[in-house]
Amino acid sequence: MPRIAYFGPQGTFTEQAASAFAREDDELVPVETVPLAFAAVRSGATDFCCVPVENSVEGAVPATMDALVRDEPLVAVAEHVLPVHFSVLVRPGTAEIRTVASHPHALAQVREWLAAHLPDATPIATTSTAAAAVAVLNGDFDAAVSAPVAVTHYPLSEYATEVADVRDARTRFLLLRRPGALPEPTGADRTSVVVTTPNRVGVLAELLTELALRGINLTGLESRPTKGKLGEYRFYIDLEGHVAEPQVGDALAALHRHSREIRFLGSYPKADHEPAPMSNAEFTAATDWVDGVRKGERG
Ligand SMILES: O=C(O)C(=O)C[C@]1(C(=O)O)C=C[C@@H](O)C=C1
Repeated sequence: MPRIAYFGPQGTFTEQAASAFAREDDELVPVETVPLAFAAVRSGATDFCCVPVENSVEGAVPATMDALVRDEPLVAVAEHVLPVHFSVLVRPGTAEIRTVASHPHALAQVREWLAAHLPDATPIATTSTAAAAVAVLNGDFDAAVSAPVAVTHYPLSEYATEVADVRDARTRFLLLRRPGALPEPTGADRTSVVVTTPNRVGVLAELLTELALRGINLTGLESRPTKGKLGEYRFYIDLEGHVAEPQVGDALAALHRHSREIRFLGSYPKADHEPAPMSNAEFTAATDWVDGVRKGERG
């Protein structure tokens, strides 16, 4: 029975994403933090982990970015995108709200709402939106900014619902496991890699040119410090296509040539299922022609 560790506890957005990934017999295992979700897979305690990776309002989730490059590699095999708006939960009968707790990514997405509706409440960071709900239940804080589903797990009341500074906000989640057979290409895939480049003029432009030359669409570019020297960065690159496709494989080989370090983070079907705008046919015809020339079969 496959086990999926997810960034919990029960009632997080990540639990909803994990349920969307899960098949009938899969067991969902809540853990307290993103690094613990990765550790569960690396230790063999679970087969997969489900973590948030990026939000359309607040951007990349730093804990996930860091866990992706640390220790033994894990690769993404699927992604899921959820609409994100929040419920503000309180203990039944709460008269005054002086503290409001949540995950920092969630607090950042309701900053304006809090300023307008709870200007005197102090925002407090918790490990997750559901951990905030648990803390409110325990009497530690007055209100939690939580996933709407949290109210089905914890006996709290809804002080407000549909809370969000930006309508139609979305968060993307990944399902990761230890490297193994890759998901089959579907024609609508995403490939993720992280590269560390030598510190020289134009190196990032060279990386991006390798993609552009092959007609590969970039869907994400994020930089994070290497945590070594000041000014040294890693680049997280998301692109459309699957490593099994000739031009994507060729582009990754080119990125490898330009990089000091490169880590493959997976090729997996895109949640929107929109076909990647590139032509494998032209690329395959070109490599076939070179093969023919090498074999002395073509002029
Ligand atoms: O705490 C949760 O409920 C999460 O799943 C984490 C998380 C995040 O890290 O971005 C997920 C989606 C929302 O954007 C807010 C918080």
